[in-house]
Amino acid sequence: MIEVDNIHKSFGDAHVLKGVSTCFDQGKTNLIIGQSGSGKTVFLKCLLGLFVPEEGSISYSGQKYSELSTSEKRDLRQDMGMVFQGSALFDSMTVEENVMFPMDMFTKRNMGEMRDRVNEVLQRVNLVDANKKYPSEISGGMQKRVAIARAIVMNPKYLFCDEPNSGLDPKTAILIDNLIQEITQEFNITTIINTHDMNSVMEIGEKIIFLKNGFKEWEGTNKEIFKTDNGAVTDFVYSSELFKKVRQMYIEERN
Ligand SMILES: Nc1ncnc2c1ncn2[C@@H]1O[C@H](COP(=O)(O)OP(=O)(O)OP(=O)(O)O)[C@@H](O)[C@H]1O
Repeated sequence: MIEVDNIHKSFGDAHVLKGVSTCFDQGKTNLIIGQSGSGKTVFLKCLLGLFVPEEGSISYSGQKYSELSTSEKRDLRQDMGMVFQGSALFDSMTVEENVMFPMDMFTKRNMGEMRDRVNEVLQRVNLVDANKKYPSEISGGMQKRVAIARAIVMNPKYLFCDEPNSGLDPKTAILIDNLIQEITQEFNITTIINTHDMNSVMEIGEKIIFLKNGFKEWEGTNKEIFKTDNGAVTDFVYSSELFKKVRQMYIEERN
């Protein structure tokens, strides 16, 4: 669980996060949405410990980040997996070497143990027979699977995903969303996803935080987002005619 209490983050005169408080539960897919420039990436970087808020606190499983020692912060970092936008795989490394990288960096496991673990996670993300391939030899969807395998290879407690299905076709995007949700539930991870994808919001938004101009404008589930009459949320989420109709049908079905 990650608890965020009234965090503020500024860059010079630009006050980007303006007192955001929320809570991200374990075993749930938590989504951060909002318009471009609303502060989603800055928020994610605060959660990753890459930016330190000037005010407020972030607690991981009950422990405030600001009260952790240097070695506790290092341990916490190893409990965090990250799926970057565009996968961010190392082009000169094979799939196996990419997934092995965090273990090679942070553990003293021998090659046999690392290979076993790599095979385990590659199987979990349904990627077989790709160990010796290079990123350029596999599809974008497969690259995402490799990025997810690499993010979970160290058994993280927290999984952060920045636009995990950007650049994927709609069908592959849904498969990747579902995979992230399954892994989250199976390994009881606290997962936080930064997304622009409204399909993801509807499909896997067990908790959704809507940021607007650095404030948390709304939070709720994918069921609640259909019913909300918060104008800022409906303007943003239901900006397309298609989504407006879907919402209308959902409301009528339930009346
Ligand atoms: N390192 C930084 N230094 C100065 N300003 C920054 C920095 N990082 C972000 N900002 C500013 O913070 C604001 C919010 O940016 P952020 O990247 O969090 O938006 P976002 O919601 O993720 O947008 P997008 O959806 O386009 O990625 C922007 O005005 C941006 O210019």
